[in-house]
Amino acid sequence: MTLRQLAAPPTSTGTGAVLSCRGLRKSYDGRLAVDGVSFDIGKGETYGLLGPNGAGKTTVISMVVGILPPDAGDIRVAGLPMTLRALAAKSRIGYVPQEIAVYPDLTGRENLRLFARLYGLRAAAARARAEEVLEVVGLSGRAGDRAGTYSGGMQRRLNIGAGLLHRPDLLILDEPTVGVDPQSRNAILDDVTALSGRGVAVLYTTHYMEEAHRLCDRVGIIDAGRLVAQGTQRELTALVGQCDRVRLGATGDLASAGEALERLGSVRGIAVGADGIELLDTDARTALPAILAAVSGAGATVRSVTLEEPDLEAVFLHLTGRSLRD
Ligand SMILES: Nc1ncnc2c1ncn2[C@@H]1O[C@H](COP(=O)(O)OP(=O)(O)OP(=O)(O)O)[C@@H](O)[C@H]1O
Repeated sequence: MTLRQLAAPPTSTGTGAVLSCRGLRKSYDGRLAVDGVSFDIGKGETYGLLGPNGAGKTTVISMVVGILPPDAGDIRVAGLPMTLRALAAKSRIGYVPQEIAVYPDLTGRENLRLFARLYGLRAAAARARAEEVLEVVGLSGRAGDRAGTYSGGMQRRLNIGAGLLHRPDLLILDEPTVGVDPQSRNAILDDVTALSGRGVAVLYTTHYMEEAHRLCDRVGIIDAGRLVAQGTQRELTALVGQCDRVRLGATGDLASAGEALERLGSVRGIAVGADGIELLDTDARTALPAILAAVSGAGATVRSVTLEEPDLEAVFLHLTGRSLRD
């Protein structure tokens, strides 16, 4: 499959998709933040929007959940058109924003009961549903404690629980692990996997390649407002083609070393970091002596060399010429 095929808008009409987005476009003060984004998510499918800070992920989500009107494009949730007043479409979505939104003075249980009542459940149903959701997000043991005493990760899980109370078809999580401890992060990723196993469609944004790798059936790579490619991870890594991925642990003048490497004919992408350089090369084994000579000739010292299989990070580097972590 070619890059053009992968990056082109999906050809299906979105029939049967839980979420269908076509040609989304949005500018802020004349600056284009989202530029022609199209994708579908099916039942039980986890779709990751992977891109660096400022790529446009939150803007896409704000349009999908109906709090920001697109300048152009069409959004359907379970076939229902999304607009600012589309209550039926919105009722199918569970949205977990980047900012934690729980009441710190209420217990976890009280928070969920309150949100369930706000979703329109009767008191008895709200109580029962709160207990089910506490179980799903693994907070039953702390349900009687004030949310303000929870760790950041537990508050985030409570927030995810609040998004599940009305049994949505589509769960949208905007960078849910930012600022979360590793244990809670793992628990959140497990929660998402379990929910998708129950048939919930998930839209997950992240700038962490490992999360997209672990969770997502399909990934859309977003950069500067454009979906530069989308597909399964296998389809995306195939875009890197026959390139080898080389990590050089190095010290010294890495910027000059990067410039020297760019001049080598076999190098296809390069990212200079604080403690080394990552590059894609059409034939690293043959080119390695030239690579090492270019780096040391530019005043840097190579401490380690690793050859690895291309991953989503390498795909981003290949498509944009930059590192996801820039
Ligand atoms: N309300 C706003 N007014 C003006 N510009 C905005 C606004 N919101 C976002 N932007 C700009 O639009 C672009 C996309 O931002 P967006 O928040 O959607 O990206 P993101 O991928 O979610 O990044 P982050 O992970 O940092 O939130 C950025 O250049 C950002 O500065």
